[in-house]
Amino acid sequence: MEAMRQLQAKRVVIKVGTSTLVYPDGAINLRAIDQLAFVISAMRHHGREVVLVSSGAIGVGLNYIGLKQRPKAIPEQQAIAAIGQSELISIYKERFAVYEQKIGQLLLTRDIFVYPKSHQNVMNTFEALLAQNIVPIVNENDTVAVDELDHETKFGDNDQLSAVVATNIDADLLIMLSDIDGFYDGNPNGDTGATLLSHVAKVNQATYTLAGGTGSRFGTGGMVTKLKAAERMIKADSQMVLANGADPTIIFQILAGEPVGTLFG
Ligand SMILES: Nc1ncnc2c1ncn2[C@@H]1O[C@H](COP(=O)(O)OP(=O)(O)O)[C@@H](O)[C@H]1O
Ligand SMILES: N[C@@H](CCC(=O)OP(=O)(O)O)C(=O)O
Repeated sequence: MEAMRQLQAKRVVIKVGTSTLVYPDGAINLRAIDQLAFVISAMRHHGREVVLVSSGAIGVGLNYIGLKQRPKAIPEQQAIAAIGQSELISIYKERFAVYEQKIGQLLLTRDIFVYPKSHQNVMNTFEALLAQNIVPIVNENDTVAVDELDHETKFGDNDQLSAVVATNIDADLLIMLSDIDGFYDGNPNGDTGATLLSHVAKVNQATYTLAGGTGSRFGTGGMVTKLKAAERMIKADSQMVLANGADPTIIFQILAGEPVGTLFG
């Protein structure tokens, strides 16, 4: 049996991918959202500070307007994100309210981490929300994010956004929930012999060669962006656990130090 893990987890960032929030047929996974609200509210009551980075604007938006596929054109994608984000946050608000937990919404672009005053204001907002026991829920501001000339505002994926947020607010731990049990030594979506790695101490070029692309129709990052997030966390002397979000109460097991998923760092 594998040893229990020793994790620092006073300040925790949780990232949930579209695959955790939206079923493969496009329907919204309300059970997962409800469990997230339950787990995060319980964590708050145990004195932990929690930030949720949630994807799902596009996935929820597609469901809301009855589309099965993400359109190719950027303006349409941005319109769907606008529709989906407001729906997503109202679902979160309703589910967190069941546990008497208040939330706040932060829609971020990459440039706020470049401009010192913007950066300071965002950090102040995080600190003020956490001090008032409010759970910040973060997503990329998809409707304004672009990459043009010297105006680059796009993260493009929430895996890296979650690690940037986590390192900027000095979080001890990033918990990344996806549709897979952890990091394998090959893409399990095709390589049936791939085995789960319980601990990855360092992320280097050899680690990247084991990573493949996204598994779901709605997700964007795939494993490469998760490894980039892990690399960023390790460089900041923090840790990341990648685990399956099919049942978000797995977060309790992670916090208890049980060897589930993959620990990076
Ligand atoms: N080495 C690997 N280990 C685990 N999963 C991998 C690996 N390489 C590629 N993948 C794929 O990455 C997917 C998770 O990324 P993604 O679809 O972007 O999820 P999310 O929506 O949670 O961000 C998995 O379902 C799997 O198909
Ligand atoms: N900002 C986008 C999420 C992009 C993204 O990184 O998605 P995912 O790979 O599911 O975490 C949205 O809310 O749809």
